[in-house]
Amino acid sequence: MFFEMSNVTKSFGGLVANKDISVEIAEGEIVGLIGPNGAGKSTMFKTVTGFHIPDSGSISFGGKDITKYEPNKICQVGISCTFQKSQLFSALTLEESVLVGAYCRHKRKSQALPLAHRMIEFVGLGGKEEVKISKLNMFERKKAELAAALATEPKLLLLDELFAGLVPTEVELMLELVKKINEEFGTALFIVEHVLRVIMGICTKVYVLEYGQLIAVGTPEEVTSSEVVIKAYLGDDDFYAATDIKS
Ligand SMILES: Nc1ncnc2c1ncn2[C@@H]1O[C@H](COP(=O)(O)OP(=O)(O)OP(=O)(O)O)[C@@H](O)[C@H]1O
Repeated sequence: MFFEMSNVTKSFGGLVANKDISVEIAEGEIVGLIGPNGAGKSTMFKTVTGFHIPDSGSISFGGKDITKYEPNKICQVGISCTFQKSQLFSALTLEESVLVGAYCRHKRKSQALPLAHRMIEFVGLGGKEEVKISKLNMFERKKAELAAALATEPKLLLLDELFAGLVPTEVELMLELVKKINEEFGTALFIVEHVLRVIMGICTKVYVLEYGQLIAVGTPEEVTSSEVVIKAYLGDDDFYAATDIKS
């Protein structure tokens, strides 16, 4: 399997944030991860990207055991992530920020810079290279995050609530951009999202997490019609709005 988490558990003191998690992602696949607040979604992403070491279980990518890899090594093997809280430094320019990603692939600026420029163009921010991150609006900042992650040339890209805080027209534009990443670069995507319209629109498989445990996996239609999932989302208006289920 291209990417595989096998029976991964991660605790913080007495709190088991991820319990016995197993996930499979095929090359080029778009997979979603949903679950109520505090279910353990970001913990899973931080474990995959090397910011947490699991208590038990294993993670493999392209046939390699990457369970204990540190974040920079995870990036080098081809896994990148955009985080819920922006990781970009406000004092840097857009070009400098994306260059940080490109340096993961190329040591020389002469090679890293064209890659950074390509990704800035790709996300539609061409012309803003010299603008400071602090001067970008929220939508531009999210695209800048994406460009920096893409500049590491990932084979698997994790998106943690990339769509949060965007207005509906921006959600549609971002959705097109995310689809384009998958189509043009063949990048597999693992998407954590509360905006279920996104999950329903592009994922072929969705995992559902509740209280640290996976409670369902299937197509978007299968999981959103599953009794256990409906129960987990009871009272969540976004869930009802994105499905045929009546509140
Ligand atoms: N570094 C940490 N130290 C202690 N507890 C943590 C840490 N990170 C996460 N937790 C706890 O683990 C649980 C899962 O948190 P996590 O952020 O993974 O959930 P989530 O599903 O991403 O939530 P949300 O949808 O609100 O972002 C929560 O109870 C949280 O308080």
